[in-house]
Amino acid sequence: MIQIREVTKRYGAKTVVDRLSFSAKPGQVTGFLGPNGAGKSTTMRMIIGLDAPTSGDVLINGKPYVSSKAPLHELGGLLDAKAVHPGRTAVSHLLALARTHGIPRSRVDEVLGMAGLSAVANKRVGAFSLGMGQRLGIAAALLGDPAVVMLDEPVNGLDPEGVLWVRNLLAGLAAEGRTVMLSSHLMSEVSLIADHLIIIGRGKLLADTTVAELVTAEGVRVVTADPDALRTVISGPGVTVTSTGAEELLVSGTSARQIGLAAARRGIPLFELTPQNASLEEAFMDLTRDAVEYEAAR
Ligand SMILES: Nc1ncnc2c1ncn2[C@@H]1O[C@H](COP(=O)(O)OP(=O)(O)OP(=O)(O)O)[C@@H](O)[C@H]1O
Repeated sequence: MIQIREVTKRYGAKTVVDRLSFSAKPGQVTGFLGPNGAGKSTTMRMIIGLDAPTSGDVLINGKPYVSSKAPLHELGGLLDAKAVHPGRTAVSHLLALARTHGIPRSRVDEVLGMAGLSAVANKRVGAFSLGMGQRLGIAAALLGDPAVVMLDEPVNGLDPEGVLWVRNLLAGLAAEGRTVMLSSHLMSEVSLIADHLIIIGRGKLLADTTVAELVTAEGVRVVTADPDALRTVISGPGVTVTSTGAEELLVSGTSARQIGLAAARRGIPLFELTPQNASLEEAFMDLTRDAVEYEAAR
């Protein structure tokens, strides 16, 4: 479990994280989203104890991470896959980490295998591609068999097979009852992996939600032979009907089922009856519109 309580982080006069509160729970994949510069990496650095909050508390399994005696077993994190000495081999990098916790060599081989890196275990990390570096970072995060796994942009640089691997890996870790949190600025990617979504903008919480809740119904598109007659039979309190074409209506405030039943009772032919949902990308952009710091000129 990761608990963030009223956390604020200031760098000089700039407030980068602003009274942020949320939890990432065991057994779930939590997606941590926000536009560039929203404060995701800063929050993740505070979770892993690389930065201290200006105020507020960050708890991992009920305790501050820095107080943990065996941190690799509490929380496995990937913040920057390039933060590895380029002259080391993959296996020597993992062995060095393993030795700090008395983790056996067999576990190093196991995580190299899980990450698909067994064949390049003795290659120098400096010669690794971006995707291989990401895989090594994820292998390092899993080394201590941690209860909490937190990954910053884990699919960055991975090929389609790698993206699928991360997706299945994270789903499997959550199914084992672990807390899994990953950040991204790509809604489409996170929606395929995460059950729970935390969305921030300019350091503030914008939404603590699920994918299903975020895609709110926008109305029902109806194509009919007699739009005027249909408009009369479905109108009522709270129902809005907009004409969007010669035979087309956009109806909100009632369901596709009610519209279909009303049309059938009056014998009005319908050619189409389609609930309209905002796409996830649209919902994300609507939420974060006022919080985008770095935006192209329009
Ligand atoms: N050490 C620091 N000193 C001063 N400002 C900082 C520092 N670290 C981060 N910032 C500022 O904090 C803001 C949030 O940065 P952060 O890297 O946390 O955002 P992010 O959501 O991870 O963005 P991205 O998706 O681009 O990685 C940015 O405006 C950044 O310039």
